[in-house]
This record gives sequence, C-alpha cells and structure tokens, in this order.
Amino acid sequence: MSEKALTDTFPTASAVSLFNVTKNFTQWQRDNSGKGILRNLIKPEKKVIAALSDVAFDIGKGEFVAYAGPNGAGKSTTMKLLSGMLLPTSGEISVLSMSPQKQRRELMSKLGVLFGNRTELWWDHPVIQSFEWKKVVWNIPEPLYRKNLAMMTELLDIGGLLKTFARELSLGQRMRADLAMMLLHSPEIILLDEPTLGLDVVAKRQMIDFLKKINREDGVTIIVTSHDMDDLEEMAQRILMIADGKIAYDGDFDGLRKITGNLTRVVVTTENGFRPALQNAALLSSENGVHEFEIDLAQTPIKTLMRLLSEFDGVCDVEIKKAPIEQVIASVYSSWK
Ligand SMILES: Nc1ncnc2c1ncn2[C@@H]1O[C@H](COP(=O)(O)OP(=O)(O)OP(=O)(O)O)[C@@H](O)[C@H]1O
Repeated sequence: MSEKALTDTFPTASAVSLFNVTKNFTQWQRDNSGKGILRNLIKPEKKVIAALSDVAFDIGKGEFVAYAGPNGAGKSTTMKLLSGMLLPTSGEISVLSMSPQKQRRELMSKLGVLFGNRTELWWDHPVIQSFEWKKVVWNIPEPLYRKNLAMMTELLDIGGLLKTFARELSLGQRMRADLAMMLLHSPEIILLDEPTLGLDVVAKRQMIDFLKKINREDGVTIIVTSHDMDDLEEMAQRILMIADGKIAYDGDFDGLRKITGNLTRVVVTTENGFRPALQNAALLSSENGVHEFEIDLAQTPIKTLMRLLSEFDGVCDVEIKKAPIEQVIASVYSSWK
C-alpha cells in the first residue's frame, strides 16, 4: 500500500491501526532420537503457527492501552510488528500514519520500544555513554537531549547510575536506565513489553508513576504488555486482550469484570463472633469477626445484598470491593481454555 493510501485508510488521530493482520511462523520440529534425526534429514517436519490471525484494532493518540493475554497469545509478536521488527504475513499496519515496515527509519524517530527482557545499553560502558551514542546516531538536537536527560535523571532517579557500567546495574536500575534512553528523543508513542518484569515494589512504583505522568502530561501514547494485571489496571484506561492470535476483548477493566458475572468481594464485620449466612455467596475467609464473601452481583444485586445484611443484628460494618482483576483474568483465561 502506498504512503498516501495508508493515510487515506487510517484516520490521522489514530496512533496505531491494524487491519486484518495475520502473522504466521514456521516452526521446524526436531526429534533427536536416532530414527528422528534420519527422518528429519529426509523429510523435515514443520508446524505453521498463526501467532496473529486477522487481527484488527485501532488506538487513538494519547491513549494508554494494556495489551494482555496468556503465554504464547501473540503479544510480543504484535509489538515487533508495530515497531517494524517483523513483517506481517498479510494485512496492513499503520503507526502514526506510517508503515512500520516501509517507513521504519522515519517512524523510529517518533517511536520508543522497550522489551523488558532486553537492553539497548552498551553492556561494557557507563550508562551515559549509551545515552551520548544515541544522541549522535539519532541526531537528537543538543538542547532537547539536555532537557530530556535532566528530566529523566530526576523523575527516574538515575543520577547515581550514569557513570556505572550497564553490566553492573541491578535489574530495576537497568530497566530505569533503558526507559530513560528510550525516551531521549521524545517519542510520541511508546511500546513496552513487560516493563515491570522482575521489579521490586519501589522500582515498579517509580516506573508506573512515571509512565502515567508522561501519558497524562505529555500526551504520549502508551501500549504496554504485562502478566501483572494489577499493574495494567493501575496504568491503563483500556485493555485489549488477545488469545490464540485473536482479539478476545477490547474495553475497560470493569467491562471485563462484568463478563465474568460481576464478581464482587463483600467484607462484613460482626460482633460477638456472629457469622452471617449469605445466600449465593462463597465465604472466602472468616477471622476475628471479619468475614469476606464473594458474590455475583449479576445474581444478587446490591439492593438485595443490603436488604439481606440489614436483617442481621450483629453486623457493624460492610465493605464492598471490586473483585481483584487477577482473579477476573484467571477466570477469563480458564473459560477460553
Ligand atoms: N520467531 C519465532 N519463530 C517461530 N515461532 C514464533 C516466533 N516468535 C513467536 N513464535 C510463536 O508465536 C506465538 C506467539 O508468540 P508471542 O511471543 O507473540 O507470545 P506472547 O503473547 O508474547 O507470549 P508470552 O506471554 O509467553 O511472552 C507462540 O506460539 C510462539 O511460539
């Protein structure tokens, strides 16, 4: 598709668009037994995997989108397609009205990519040297580089790491340095594949707060994958879920909860060791007069629940909480299986 046709097909307010994208991989099957080696030589066995089949979605500029799915669902493949590292088998992809495959160079000046399990830092050099290298190779104007470096140093707390060799950094320090380097050229869109992988609570907090800030204040479009659903819910407004290479859900987190029947946690505090028996509710824990139930609001609406609870004399407090998103996702994944 030509550049013009691409802009005609995808609206300019769109940051990312996928139109019927399929990506197949060929996996050669190997059997190392004696007979297997011979068989492989005569007739190699191959398996074709549809990592993405006919995927279509659109992400607007300024959105913060979580991209989730079980292992092998196709998340990293999508990220690689969006950054031009892979070619789709069929279909069209547009990122900022550009084709990642045909206009990769141009696109990279507006895109930032971070794979949590990989580093772009020079292993045997101080962190600052990788930053300086990027400034030169990417042609980042000196004032912009200085401004971004100062901002990143402060917000990501990397001042003390700049003169340290990348190989001597801890995982959390390395991730922060990688994130800073990725942002030195002020990308409009950033793709993050498992950015919180292996981070401790403090490092994770820093990373999440920072991402929320640049999305909110600078309008940076962010697409993030993670297996930590609590992290995703905290960061993103929208969740796109992929299963077996197909989009299985696109909406907000509360909508996802509704799919699983709107499960809700109710914590009832009672006096005198009294334990209320609630119909259609599963008792999750009961300790020192605090009883936690799980109920399905689709089955027992809030009004009914409150009426039932008001009938008990010993109830002194009631707290209603959303079901943890991890549990909702686990239930969605098992229903898919
Ligand atoms: N380079 C490759 N060659 C062959 N098959 C591949 C390749 N990369 C990915 N695949 C296959 O494509 C499918 C999707 O893989 P992908 O890495 O996109 O999944 P994912 O959702 O990121 O999974 P995870 O959560 O485990 O990281 C898998 O079945 C995987 O085996």
